[in-house]
Amino acid sequence: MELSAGLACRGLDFRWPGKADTQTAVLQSVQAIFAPGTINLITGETGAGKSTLLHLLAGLLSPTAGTVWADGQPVSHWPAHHRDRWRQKAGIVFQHLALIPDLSVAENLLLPLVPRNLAWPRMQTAIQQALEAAQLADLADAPAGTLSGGQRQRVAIARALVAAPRFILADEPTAFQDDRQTHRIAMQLDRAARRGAVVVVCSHDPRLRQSAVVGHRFHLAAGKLAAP
Ligand SMILES: Nc1ncnc2c1ncn2[C@@H]1O[C@H](COP(=O)(O)OP(=O)(O)OP(=O)(O)O)[C@@H](O)[C@H]1O
Repeated sequence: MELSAGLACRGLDFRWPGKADTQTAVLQSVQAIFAPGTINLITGETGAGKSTLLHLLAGLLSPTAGTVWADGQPVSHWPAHHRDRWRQKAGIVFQHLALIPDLSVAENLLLPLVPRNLAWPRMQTAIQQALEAAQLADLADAPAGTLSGGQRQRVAIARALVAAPRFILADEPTAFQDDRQTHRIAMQLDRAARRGAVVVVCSHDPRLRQSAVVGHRFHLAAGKLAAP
């Protein structure tokens, strides 16, 4: 299970602090392997624990028991500051988007590039390409907080992809999108997987469930992750 490449979890339990009994365990003995070059879709009813699992995979929460492995490293056992550094390899689309509303769209996209120490022209090229892929080039200078919900969600996706991260973790990335934009986002994720990224998406969206780009499907129910 300790994959030398990709993301994996073994025996993952999670319960929120203060909710000690097993009845309230959000995740129980979750086992999964998410290999490089694949799109992995996790479905589950509202409240099933999809966002919690994504936060555990991102190292933003610590499991009550079990381990998250990333490229063979037990990242969930690392201290928080090591996990923070590791997370620079991840592009995360949060359900609540977490954009900085007063910064422009382009400035939001600049943020994940800064730690990479790239030359300024390379950063500008990466931002321009991400804006075009998200059909946001006309809005580059607009404050992110002034955009529509669907536009802001596409900024969050562009920000997650702009630095070509090794791991892409996306929570309901198409919730506010029409069919055409949903298809474009599926294609963006597919391109990322084809360059070798590990992609994990949590979603209720039937359009993604039916998408041919999804390689592996999982369903989360009663704390257990299984093939649907
Ligand atoms: N900060 C928190 N403190 C305590 N309990 C929480 C917290 N966040 C979520 N929960 C609980 O954890 C459980 C799983 O929530 P989670 O958000 O992971 O589900 P989800 O499958 O992503 O739901 P949705 O599809 O509605 O986004 C729920 O019972 C929720 O009430």
